[in-house]
Amino acid sequence: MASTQSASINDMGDPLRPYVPGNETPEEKRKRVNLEKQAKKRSDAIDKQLKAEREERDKQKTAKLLLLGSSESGKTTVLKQLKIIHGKGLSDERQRYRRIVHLNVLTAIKALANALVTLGYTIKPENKQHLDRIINLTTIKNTLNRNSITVQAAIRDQQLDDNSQDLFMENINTVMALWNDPAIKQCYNSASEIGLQDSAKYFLDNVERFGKDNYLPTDEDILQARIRTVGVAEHRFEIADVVYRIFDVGGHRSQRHFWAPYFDDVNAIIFMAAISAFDQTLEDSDINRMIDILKHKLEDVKVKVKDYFPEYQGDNKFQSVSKFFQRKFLSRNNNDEKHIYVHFTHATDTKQMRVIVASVNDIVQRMNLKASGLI
Ligand SMILES: Nc1nc2c(ncn2[C@@H]2O[C@H](COP(=O)(O)OP(=O)(O)OP(=O)(O)O)[C@@H](O)[C@H]2O)c(=O)[nH]1
Ligand SMILES: [Mg+2]
Repeated sequence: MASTQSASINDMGDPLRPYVPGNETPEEKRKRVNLEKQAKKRSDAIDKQLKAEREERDKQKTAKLLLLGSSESGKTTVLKQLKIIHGKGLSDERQRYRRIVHLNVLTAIKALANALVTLGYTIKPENKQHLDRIINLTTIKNTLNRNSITVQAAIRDQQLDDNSQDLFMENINTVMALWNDPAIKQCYNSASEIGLQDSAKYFLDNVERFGKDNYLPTDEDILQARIRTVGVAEHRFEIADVVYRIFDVGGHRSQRHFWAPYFDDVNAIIFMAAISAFDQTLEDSDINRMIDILKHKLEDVKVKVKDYFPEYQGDNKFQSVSKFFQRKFLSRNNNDEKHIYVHFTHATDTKQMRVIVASVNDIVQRMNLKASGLI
């Protein structure tokens, strides 16, 4: 009869109901149910333990890393490198970066034109009209301001893309003429004082390519492109079985209040410092902020480190100067439990960054093994 197949309300909690012997006495049933309850309890305890072990393993396999440092120290550049080395690459961003490349070119030439006026250098007569044109690009001042949020918005806003492309194409010949002028090149030697971005030369040297109809930024263009980070962005990468949660923050002063909540349970902080910037001040204050441009400054422009760090007694060579900066960073560590590992690199060089990323991964892996008591 069908009724032998259907379960009464009392049997609902009995998972073995279909296998219950037909001639079971009430006492046998009580014992059986008890045994089943105990088995379920043991099974639940095992599940719980397995879950806890899995969580512990996952925790060991996840590393939270914070990228910190002042504005333009190369945090977002490191993140782009991670995407190239351990992520999906930069293809998704190529289209969006075109406008940033165009705006970076205009920003650079505008900064040089302004500097030329301030420094009082004389431009070739035939370039005077070009100079005036760039100086008068004031109506788009906000778009051209590399510290402006408008530039940040430019990667999202299609209309700005069209504007920046039009604006770039309208001025391409002007930019090329000015960049070839000896007086503008002279201003370039004062790049630090006029706040010119490190990649200005790269952008100005490649203007013709950026003006081609089907221009799409290369990986190198994207690595050189500069856009200020606003807020905090989380990115995930898997490197040698470890899941890295990496937080890229805005380094500008106005952005630093966003940093605080992200310090909780971090495994490591990657602190970026542009050591070429030892002669520059931190944004709008007079606090001194500290990469290949360093060599140029020391050896060609002959900027003296002693003038900025009076306690420095060494020569003005790259080796001694970089050792000095390394010691300065290490001396800030007051906690023996915490380690500072110093690496010198070009954040824009993918080959060099591969080595650094492998080394960071090695350190994190060792920290995890130590935490789990395996070493
Ligand atoms: N020459 C040189 N340029 C670099 C190096 N690292 C980064 N840059 C360039 O310097 C600029 C740094 O920009 P970002 O990586 O956006 O700097 P950031 O630290 O993220 O700055 P914020 O987002 O404002 O905090 C970019 O134009 C890079 O191409 C380097 O090692 N050498
Ligand atoms: Mg950034």
